[in-house]
Amino acid sequence: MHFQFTQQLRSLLKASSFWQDNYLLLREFKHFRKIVILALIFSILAATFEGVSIGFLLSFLQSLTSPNAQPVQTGIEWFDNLVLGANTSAINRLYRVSSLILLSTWLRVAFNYFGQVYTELSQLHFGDRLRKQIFEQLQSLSLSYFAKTRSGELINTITTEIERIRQGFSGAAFLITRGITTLVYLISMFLISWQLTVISALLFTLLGVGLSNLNARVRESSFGMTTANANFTSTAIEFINGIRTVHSCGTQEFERQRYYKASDKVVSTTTKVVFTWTLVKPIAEGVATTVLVGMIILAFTSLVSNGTLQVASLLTFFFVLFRFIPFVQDINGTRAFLNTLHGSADNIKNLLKSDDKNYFQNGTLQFKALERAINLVSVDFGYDDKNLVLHNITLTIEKGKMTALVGASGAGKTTLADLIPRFYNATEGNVYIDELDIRLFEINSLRRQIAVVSQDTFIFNTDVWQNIAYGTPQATNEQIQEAAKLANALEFILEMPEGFNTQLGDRGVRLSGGQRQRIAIARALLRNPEILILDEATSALDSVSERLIQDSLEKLSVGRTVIAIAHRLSTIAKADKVVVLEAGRIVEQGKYQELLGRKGKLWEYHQMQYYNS
Ligand SMILES: Nc1ncnc2c1ncn2[C@@H]1O[C@H](COP(=O)(O)OP(=O)(O)OP(=O)(O)O)[C@@H](O)[C@H]1O
Repeated sequence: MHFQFTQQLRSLLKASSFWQDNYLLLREFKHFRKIVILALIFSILAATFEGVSIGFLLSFLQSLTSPNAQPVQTGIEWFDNLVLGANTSAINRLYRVSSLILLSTWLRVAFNYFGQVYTELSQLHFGDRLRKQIFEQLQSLSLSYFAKTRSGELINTITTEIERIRQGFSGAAFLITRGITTLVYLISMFLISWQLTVISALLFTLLGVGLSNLNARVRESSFGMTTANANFTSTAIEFINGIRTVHSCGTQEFERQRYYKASDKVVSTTTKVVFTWTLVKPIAEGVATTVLVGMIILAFTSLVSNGTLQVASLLTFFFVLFRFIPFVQDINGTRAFLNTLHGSADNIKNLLKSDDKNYFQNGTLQFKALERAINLVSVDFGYDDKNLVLHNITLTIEKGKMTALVGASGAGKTTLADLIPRFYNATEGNVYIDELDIRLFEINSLRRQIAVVSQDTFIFNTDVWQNIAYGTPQATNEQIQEAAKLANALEFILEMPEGFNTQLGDRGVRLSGGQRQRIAIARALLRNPEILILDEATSALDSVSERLIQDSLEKLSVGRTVIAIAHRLSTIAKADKVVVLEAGRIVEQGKYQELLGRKGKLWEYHQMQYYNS
């Protein structure tokens, strides 16, 4: 029976459009439903005791105003006799009812406290779950998503928008508890005077309907506010990340205008929202007070004067109504606030929804070791549907050999290399590892055997130990030191104030380009990968750094399958195969000397680099 009811409730809930629209957010509740249930139970108890103390209040006022009148009774005989002392003296009843009011008030306060605590906890867990859900989403998306999305917008979603939705949860919980208390008040008022209650309820419902239009406007304007926030965060992050470029290009004024404009837009869109949503509460207050005054006059002129209502009942009724009015205002104000959150909710839902995104499809085959070769067969690739960056690439990368990729900037060398750790999938054609489609492999087992030493190696804001051991957490300090030594990094690490314990700052700002690259080489050495992708730095290093890096790269390459992207031809003269790319197509491949002999593209590059002609 209970099971059936829950099932029905569940299917009813699932069919509702609110559930469907907000499923991506609401599904998170299942992870902390016990806390939500406790919050609800305590809030209901607090509301109930609010009603109970009001019931006693009527008895209390009557004992004060008309001690000789028939005492207020519940109709439950044992309760009226034992608890309210119906047959005892007026003063005795007053003591009893005072004690009961105090007891129910303290209980209400205690339940209120726990209700609030559990509501806060629910809110906290809701934010936590959403943050983690977004992390899972970001990690499972294909890298192409990040090529299209501004990082500032994502950061805005994870921080600002989640925070707003978290507050929204509080608002919703507040709405529920206020709703329950309102119901208890309505029942109490109904018991005192149903006529006055019906009139009040009608008037307040009319008020709610009247405010709906305003709430719809709040909702509409919230979308603009969310877009402005996302744009501002992106602008701020780009400015901070690009601060060196801003200074060196002297574009402070340009950046100031961009930043100010984004910030002004936040102000103007939020102002629009503020003007509408703050209007709701004062309107509600004004109307409610008018209702109250009207009711008092009505009650005195009709109900009390003709004896339908006692003065004590009227006083209690208005006491309840007085407490009730701020609740109605709160409910309307919170409804308006919740409407300001539609933009934020949409923003999070858009990030979490799956039907418009490409996900990384993992394989199951464990990659153990490369036996023969990696083959690219008729591979086309484009970052978007319109423009292909690689055209019809057919290439064999043999085990244990060095394959060098050469070509002008933008020819597609890095893009081609990125297909090997499967950062991207080929748009057409296939990549095979020992004749098996690369998509069959469990990606981490494959990537564990590949190290990429690139131009933009990321240095984390931790110490040198952790930066070198990134991806190899089991490495011992001796192994890390040995890797640093082989990478020619030991000397400069030991010269830093705290040696291996030095914190490297955001994105490794405390390191020079050459030093950063040697940390990356040490990291790769420690991972001891079978396949190595070297993306040579385009920025010129001084000759000492260059020699040190070249030396450490040579040590790193011994006995591995190497794919080297080279700008300086001197670094690839020893390659087993040189592949020349032009505008995404292979125009030549073969041994270095062989290609020179053909006097083709490589020969042209060779002439340009060595003879500058
Ligand atoms: N994430 C990306 N999104 C869209 N287009 C990209 C992306 N990365 C590179 N491209 C484009 O793909 C083309 C090839 O770029 P790629 O970085 O592979 O060239 P490259 O030969 O390695 O150049 P360089 O020698 O300058 O590093 C370029 O036209 C570039 O604009």
